[in-house]
Amino acid sequence: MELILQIEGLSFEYANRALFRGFGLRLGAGVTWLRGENGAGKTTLLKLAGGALTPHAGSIRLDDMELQAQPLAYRLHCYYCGGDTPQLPWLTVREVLDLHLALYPATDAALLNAELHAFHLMAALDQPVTTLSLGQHKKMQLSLALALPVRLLLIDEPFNGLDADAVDYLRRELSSPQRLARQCILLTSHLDPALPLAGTLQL
Ligand SMILES: Nc1ncnc2c1ncn2[C@@H]1O[C@H](COP(=O)(O)OP(=O)(O)OP(=O)(O)O)[C@@H](O)[C@H]1O
Repeated sequence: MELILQIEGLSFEYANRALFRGFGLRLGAGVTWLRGENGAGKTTLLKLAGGALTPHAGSIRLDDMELQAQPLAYRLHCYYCGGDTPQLPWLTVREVLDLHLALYPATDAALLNAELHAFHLMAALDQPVTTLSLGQHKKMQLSLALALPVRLLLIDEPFNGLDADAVDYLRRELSSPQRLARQCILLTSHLDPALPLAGTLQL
């Protein structure tokens, strides 16, 4: 297996609740389904792997980049797609997308447009991002997830809140052999994601 993501000796706790002690994982390309009961630490693990939280001990490597040593290079090659509400609520949808295009300069803007089109978001581009419905907000984040040229995709509950057409579309995209050959995709889901899986990880 060609390694993409390697975590070793990871420790992390919130206040006094230890979630990870000496945790490790090794993932190659394809989809890994991250499972665990509510509160097991799935979202926390995605955030740690995405560089959104800092571990108390251990190392996290993406290809040949170590997160602590090269945080900016590392983050350029991964995208965390969480369900968080907009961080910059005064921006329009288009401005949020443009910010990401600036953060990930190798992005193919035509590809992003194709994803926005597939998710029926083109008409919403000039709306304030706060006026999107929950499902539309998810679709905006998923459009980025599918279009950004990253090695590692971290997606929290990809299917939650999506209409049936969007679920079908996302399932096709996350099953594409070309994508699965080049990307490491770690996703959480309480229901069987019904995708071709490289593996399952139980917390
Ligand atoms: N910012 C925080 N401060 C303190 N505790 C937190 C914080 N975020 C999460 N926790 C706690 O850490 C634990 C793991 O949370 P996390 O969101 O990673 O779980 P999860 O497996 O994703 O759960 P779910 O399936 O409900 O989404 C929970 O007990 C949660 O209450």
